[in-house]
Amino acid sequence: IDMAEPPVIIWEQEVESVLRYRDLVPRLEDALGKFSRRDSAEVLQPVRTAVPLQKHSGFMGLMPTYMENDGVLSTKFVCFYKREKGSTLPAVRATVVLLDPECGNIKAVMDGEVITAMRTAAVSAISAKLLMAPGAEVLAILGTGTQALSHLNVFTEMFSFKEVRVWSRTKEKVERFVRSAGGGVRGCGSAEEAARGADVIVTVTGSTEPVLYGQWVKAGAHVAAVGACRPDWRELDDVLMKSAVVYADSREGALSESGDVILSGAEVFAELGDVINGTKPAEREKTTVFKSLGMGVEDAVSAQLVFDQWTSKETKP
Ligand SMILES: NC(=O)C1=CN([C@@H]2O[C@H](COP(=O)(O)OP(=O)(O)OC[C@H]3O[C@@H](n4cnc5c(N)ncnc54)[C@H](O)[C@@H]3O)[C@@H](O)[C@H]2O)C=CC1
Ligand SMILES: O=C([O-])C1=[NH+]CCC1
Repeated sequence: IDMAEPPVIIWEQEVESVLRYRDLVPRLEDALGKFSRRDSAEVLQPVRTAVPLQKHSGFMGLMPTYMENDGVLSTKFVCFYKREKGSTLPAVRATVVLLDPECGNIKAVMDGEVITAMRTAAVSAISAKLLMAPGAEVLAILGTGTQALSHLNVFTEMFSFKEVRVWSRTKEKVERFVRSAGGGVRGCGSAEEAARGADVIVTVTGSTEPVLYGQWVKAGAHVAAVGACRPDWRELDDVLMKSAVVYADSREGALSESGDVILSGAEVFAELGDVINGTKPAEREKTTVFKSLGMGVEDAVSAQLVFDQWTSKETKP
C-alpha cells in the first residue's frame, strides 16, 4: 500500500517570505486567461460555495479548483465576515490546501491570508494594467485594511502614480495607514474627496452599501471593486455600474455573488481573461469597472508557487 507522506504546513511568515509580486503576476495572468478559455482540462472551478455563519454575520466559502494540464488540485477555505465598526476581529480568514490529484493525499496546508491579500491585489493591478487610461496619474484607495495595504504595495510596485490618496470611515485609521505607508500617500476626509479626479479607484471596504458614486468618478477612470461579495452587498452605486463598461474575473461568479452587478442590472461585458486572450477588447478610453469576487484558480496557482518556492528552499543545502 502506498502510504501518503503527511502534509507540510507552510504558515504566514513563510508564505510571506517566498511570495513575490513579480513571480505571482505572470502566473495570475496565465491563470485568468486559462479560466476564460472554458477548457475543462485547463481549469475546473465551480462557483464558490458559501455556507452562512448567521450567528457570526459571516460565511465560510469553499473554493475548489482543478488544473488538469498543470496537475494542480487545491481548495481554499475562506471565512469572511461583516464586521461592526470598532471590531478587532479579522474580516477574512483563509487556509489553502494543496492536494496530489492522482492519489488524493494532501501535500500542503498553508496560510491563506497572505495569498488572499497578495493575489487579490495582483489581479486588481492586472485589471489596471489592461484597462486604465494611458498616462493615469492619480490612484485612490477606499478602505484602509489588509487589502488596502496589499493594493498599495503592488500598485506602487507596478506603476508610478504621481499621487496616491486614501480614505476610510475612521480618521485615525486613515492617519495610521498614511504613517505606515511611510510617505507618498495623502489621507482624505471623504470618499468623494479621494475619488474626484482620480484615474484609478480601488474599493477595498467591508461596506454593504455603496461607498463610491458614479457622479464623483471622472469619465475614463478605472475602478477595481474588491469588496461586496454577496448578492445583497454593494460598494458601487447604480449610476457607476450603468455608465461603466463592466469586467469581472468570472462571469458566473459575478452573476451569482455580486450585488453591484445583480442589483444594478448592469451587463458584464467581459472577463479579464477574455481581454488577456484577446477575445474581448480593453475599453481603456471609457469608464471601466473591474468587479473582483476572487477565484479558486488564483489561489491554486499562488499555492503551487508557494509550494515550489518553499520546496526548493527546503532542499537547498
Ligand atoms: N475580491 C476578492 O477576491 C476579495 C475580496 N475581499 C473583500 O475585500 C474587502 C476588504 O477586505 P480586507 O481588507 O481583508 O478587510 P479589512 O477588515 O482589513 O478592511 C476593511 C476596510 O473597510 C472599511 N469599512 C468597513 N465597513 C465599512 C463601511 N460600511 N463603509 C466604509 N468603509 C468600511 C474598514 O474600516 C477597513 O478599512 C472585504 O469586503 C472582503 O470581503 C477580501 C478578499 C478577497
Ligand atoms: O476570493 C476570496 O478569497 C474572497 N472573496 C471575497 C471574500 C474572500
